[in-house]
Amino acid sequence: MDGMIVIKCGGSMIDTLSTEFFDSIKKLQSNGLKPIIVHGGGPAINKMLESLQIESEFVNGLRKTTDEVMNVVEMVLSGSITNQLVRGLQANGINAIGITGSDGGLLKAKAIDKEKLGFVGDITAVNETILYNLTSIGLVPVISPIAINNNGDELLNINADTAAAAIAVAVKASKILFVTDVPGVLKNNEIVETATSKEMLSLIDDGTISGGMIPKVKAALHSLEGGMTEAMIVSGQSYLLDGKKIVGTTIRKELEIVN
Ligand SMILES: Nc1ncnc2c1ncn2[C@@H]1O[C@H](COP(=O)(O)OP(=O)(O)O)[C@@H](O)[C@H]1O
Ligand SMILES: CC(=O)N[C@@H](CCC(=O)OP(=O)(O)O)C(=O)O
Repeated sequence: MDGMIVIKCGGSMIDTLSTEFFDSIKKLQSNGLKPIIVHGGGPAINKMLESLQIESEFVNGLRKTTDEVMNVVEMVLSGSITNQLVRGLQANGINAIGITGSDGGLLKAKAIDKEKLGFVGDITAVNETILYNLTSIGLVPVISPIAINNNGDELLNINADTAAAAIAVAVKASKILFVTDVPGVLKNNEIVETATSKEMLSLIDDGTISGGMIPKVKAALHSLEGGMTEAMIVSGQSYLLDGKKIVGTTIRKELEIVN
């Protein structure tokens, strides 16, 4: 839908959201745009698992999610972080509403590989009507990346970058921004300001992009394959608006050459 902007807030920067961040959301709204926030929370989940002495491991960048781990993921993401973000937005004069991906069947998913990853899912459907309705009455949805299976009886843990990309494609957002703790994709300590999908894949291949940046860039590429024209990776300390210079990495699809 026209004017939707999906903003993914990484767990790495949720505790340090800047005045610039909140100002940007306010200005986006006053410019008639409709922000939708999807949040992560990897570091907070790690901390809670550690304090409960529950072991967990990552397989290809995804948290292997047992029953026990899923309870903690839900408690931290939907119980704590969604509400922390909503409160921050409200305190800055932005009317926001927290919603878990399993509420109202917002995010449907199926398990990727139960043996290898436990309750980790891939999104199969997004109920975008909920998001159209919430944003049409001026609310900023704040989404926790937990989905429900088709039968409605099993929760699935979704990587937050992946969830944000699926939501952006489903609502036909005009833009997706991945807000994180670095000012963009870095190469030799400098920001890669613009790149095509192909260039990004080669930075993954040569090891320039590693760790948590891999699922983020892959989600950005997925959103471009899904029809979006550009995806940005920016810092939580930056303005998110055009007009003011946005510091970050913009990824665009390769231009098709028409003879
Ligand atoms: N080429 C790169 N440029 C920038 N960051 C990178 C790069 N390669 C790996 N990273 C790492 O990716 C991290 C961001 O991913 P992650 O920690 O998962 O963030 P978030 O919680 O915001 O999703 C950075 O803090 C950095 O350590
Ligand atoms: C399946 C999977 O790995 N889910 C993630 C969900 C949170 C997330 O993605 O948080 P960040 O954006 O901070 O990384 C997890 O359990 O950590």
